[in-house]
Amino acid sequence: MEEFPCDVIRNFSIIAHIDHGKSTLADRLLELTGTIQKKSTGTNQQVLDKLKVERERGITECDLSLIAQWTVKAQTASMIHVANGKPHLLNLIDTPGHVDFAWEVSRSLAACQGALLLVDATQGVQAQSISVFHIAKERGLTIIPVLNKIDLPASQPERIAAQLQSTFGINPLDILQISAKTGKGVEDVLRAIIERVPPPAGDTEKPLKAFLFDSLYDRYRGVISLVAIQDGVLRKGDKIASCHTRKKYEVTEVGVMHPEEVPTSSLQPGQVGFVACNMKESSEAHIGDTLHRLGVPVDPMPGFQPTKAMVYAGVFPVDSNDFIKLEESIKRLTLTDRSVTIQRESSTALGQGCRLGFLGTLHMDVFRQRLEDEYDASIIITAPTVPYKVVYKDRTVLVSNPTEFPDVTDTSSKVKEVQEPVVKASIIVPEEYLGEMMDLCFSHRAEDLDHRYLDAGTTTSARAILTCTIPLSEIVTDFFDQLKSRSSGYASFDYEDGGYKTSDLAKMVFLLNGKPVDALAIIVHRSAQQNIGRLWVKKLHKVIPRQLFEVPIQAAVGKKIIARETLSAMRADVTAGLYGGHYERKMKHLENQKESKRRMKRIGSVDLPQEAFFDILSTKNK
Ligand SMILES: Nc1nc2c(ncn2[C@@H]2O[C@H](COP(=O)(O)OP(=O)(O)OP(=O)(O)O)[C@@H](O)[C@H]2O)c(=O)[nH]1
Repeated sequence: MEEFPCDVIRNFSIIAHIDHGKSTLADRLLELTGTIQKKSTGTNQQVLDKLKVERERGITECDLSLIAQWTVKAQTASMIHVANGKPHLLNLIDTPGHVDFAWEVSRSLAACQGALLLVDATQGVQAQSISVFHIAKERGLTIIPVLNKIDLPASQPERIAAQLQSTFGINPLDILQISAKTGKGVEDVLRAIIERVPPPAGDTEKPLKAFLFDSLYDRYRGVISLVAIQDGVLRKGDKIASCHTRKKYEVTEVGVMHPEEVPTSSLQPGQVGFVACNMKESSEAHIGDTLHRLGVPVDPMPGFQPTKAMVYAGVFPVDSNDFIKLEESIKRLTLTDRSVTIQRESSTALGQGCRLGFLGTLHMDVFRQRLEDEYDASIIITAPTVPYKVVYKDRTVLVSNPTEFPDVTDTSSKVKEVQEPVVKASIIVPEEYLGEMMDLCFSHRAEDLDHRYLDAGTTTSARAILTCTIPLSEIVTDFFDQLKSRSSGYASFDYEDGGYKTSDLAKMVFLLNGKPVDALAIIVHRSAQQNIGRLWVKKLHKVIPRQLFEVPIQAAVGKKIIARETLSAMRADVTAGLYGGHYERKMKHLENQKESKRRMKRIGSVDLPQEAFFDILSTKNK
């Protein structure tokens, strides 16, 4: 590794909207540099087929490819390529492709000096092309624009080049045109990386400073961290520590991804590689953390934030005896998924369970699917909630479980206001769907709606970009599904954190026979109380089995009942055994039945099987 000083190193990423060909181009680059053998089919598809994540929730092919990326080894790889008579070390650093992982995209880009902005020449700029472009720009990276799929007859390189110019201010002369599939133009990409991307800076003499930008989990060796060496040299046997957790480790192995792990004697400044150091759990490898030599502290890389869960849900076993098994399964899964947070939770209705925090709803769905698939776990997952801020006179409390949400309608609760997380969303659609998309946004409490056209001056099928601020809670339910179906699949969507906003929210509880069911509580905006209340009592009415007595099903906000349905009693035919004629005896039996039902109603609690929860919550989550 000593043969590769900074001036012959290039660290770069491929940034693209999902499906624009990132993996295909990465494969071509690896083949062209002799890092991997040319293969006839991509491996991605096999991974996708293996992970049968439900398609019904609008998880499209694109999202599936994210899942593949995210559950299999990251595609960070080092290649050696000879240019101008000198071997160069090119490090391709992988970035996740989905909005749920925007924070991680930003961290992986911090390990690069350049980025290939890959845009499909048949599709043009999409929502994620814009968001990743801005992240790369903010980080000061050199951007190499590349139009892909020019082999397709439907490709329109000139038009898309004009789009790149008008959207990003890119000079059309800088744009490369390639087909990652056939390999056409890919040599030019390698040349551009070497010529345009600046080499990293770094000093061998300075104390060790390694930037942790990704991690993998190996069943035998534990966590493998991917690092970019800023300064100093990292060797096997070194004693190191983390700036964030302050934990100490001894390096058992260093090396590069070529594309498999290849051990090396050291990692030098500017280089990118892996380090194994007996980290036991993925949660120890904080993306964005800085590693230093033990006893020689350095300034950590700026902008570090621990992972922030944005969607929470309770997970309970269908059979409450299975809790220990479920908890064990969850813990084993989180070994390979550093972004899930876990806390124990107990519910009167559902028993013991875990409250899990996810980066987004897709993340949640993938986790659930993996839990069900890999551990054969029959689980009930409660409706997703976002973290709300409840502001009291003297303190602010973050609430991520509706059962802990105070009754804001009660003036003695001393709640000053409630705030909810919002996101800045952008949607790109052909203009004929613009009205439909605006409607969708308005019905999800969007504000500051704005739009402009992407293809200024073109007459055929112009596309518009719609931007708005929207509460996160509105997009964690069915927003994505509706977006796809109401735009016939054409809309692309992305969002970024928009902070917190004061909002008129309250807790809605559902009462069965006058008793609240904790696991069903939800936080609802005032404008939606009536609709949601009515909808859910109807749904409950459908799934709850009839009891021996009449059961009122009510939705309430504070003391106010918003909606009600009545589940009529099951009527046992107590007169069945009587032969005709005996009118008084028949009446006596019926009177007895009435009386015992009256008593039962008074003392009786509703027998609600776990399956009913499963039914209601699995539809509620959609
Ligand atoms: N015709 C044609 N198809 C391409 C080209 N590049 C990629 N594709 C196809 O486009 C689809 C998406 O390609 P991927 O490389 O998986 O794109 P990606 O979604 O950005 O990659 P991930 O990072 O895995 O999500 C695949 O079916 C590829 O075969 C190209 O240059 N021409």
